[in-house]
Amino acid sequence: MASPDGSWVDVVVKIGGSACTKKAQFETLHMENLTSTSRQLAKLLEEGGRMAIIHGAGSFGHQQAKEFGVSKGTSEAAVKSGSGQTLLDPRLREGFAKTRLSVTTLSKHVITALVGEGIPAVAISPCPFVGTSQKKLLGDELPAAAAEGTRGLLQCGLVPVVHGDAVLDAKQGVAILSGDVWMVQLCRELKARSAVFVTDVDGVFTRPPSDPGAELVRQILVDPKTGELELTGVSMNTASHDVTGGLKAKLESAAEVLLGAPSVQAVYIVRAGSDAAAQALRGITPSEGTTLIRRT
Ligand SMILES: Nc1ncnc2c1ncn2[C@@H]1O[C@H](COP(=O)(O)OP(=O)(O)OP(=O)(O)O)[C@@H](O)[C@H]1O
Ligand SMILES: C=C(C)CCOP(=O)(O)O
Repeated sequence: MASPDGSWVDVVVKIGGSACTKKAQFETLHMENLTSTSRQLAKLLEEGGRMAIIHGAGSFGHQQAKEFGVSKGTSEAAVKSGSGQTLLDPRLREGFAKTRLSVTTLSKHVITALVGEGIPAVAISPCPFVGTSQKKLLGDELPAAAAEGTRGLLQCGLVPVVHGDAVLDAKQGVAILSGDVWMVQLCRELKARSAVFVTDVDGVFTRPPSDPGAELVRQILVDPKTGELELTGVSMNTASHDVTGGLKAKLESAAEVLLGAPSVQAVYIVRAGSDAAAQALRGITPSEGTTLIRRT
């Protein structure tokens, strides 16, 4: 049930693909991170914390999407051909099916870990009910049924768990919808108080964390009018098989959360299973980690 201020959850958490999988090893789970995160979430639930969960794809789905061009889709002309029908070419159909098989396989593993720790986790698959146009959500928001369905689960005391997915796209036939986009939507629809991105590193660093001399950035200010991020002195890289833009796209989503979801006080980026993650999940500024807030 929503609280008197209309809030459905305290926190929306994205378990990043970098946390729940070993990103460099094809379709390999990171069991330690998955278990420690599931335990932290179970404890939070026991304390009465209300949450919605999202997970990324990591080494599940990104490779297939890249190999078969699922993120790029097909040309507009091809979408319109075939007497108004969107007939994808056989290779794109194969790629779409393989990408979905991979992300839904990961979803099953994530749900298994959460349920194993006592969380009544229920998977929500965006495809085929949530579509895009040129990779952007149609109308820039979730279809009413998706938002209502998510609230319906929460109303029953269940914990919704959405995953990044391959979806149908009005302009390019097919596309990839990142879990990061759901972060923005769920924070707004559920009037969350905080948003937490759980990754395999402590937060945002001044340069890729494996580079010598990389330093943790404790706070990033976001312009509340434009969403512009204060990122002077920060450089980042993205894995070659990542089809959803890596850390840069995540930071843009975090800024959109602060722009589009006024209920959210702060967005946190923390390491899976850390004390910092436990703090961030409770809306406490983590001792280690990156906090994004609106510039006043
Ligand atoms: N300057 C930086 N600071 C922090 N991380 C960085 C930086 N540059 C690159 N990275 C990499 O970004 C990764 C986190 O971004 P990524 O998009 O992989 O997150 P994710 O949400 O966990 O993944 P997915 O999109 O699969 O869900 C880290 O694993 C890290 O290696
Ligand atoms: C099918 C895919 C690759 C989904 C990607 O979702 P993300 O890892 O949250 O960006």
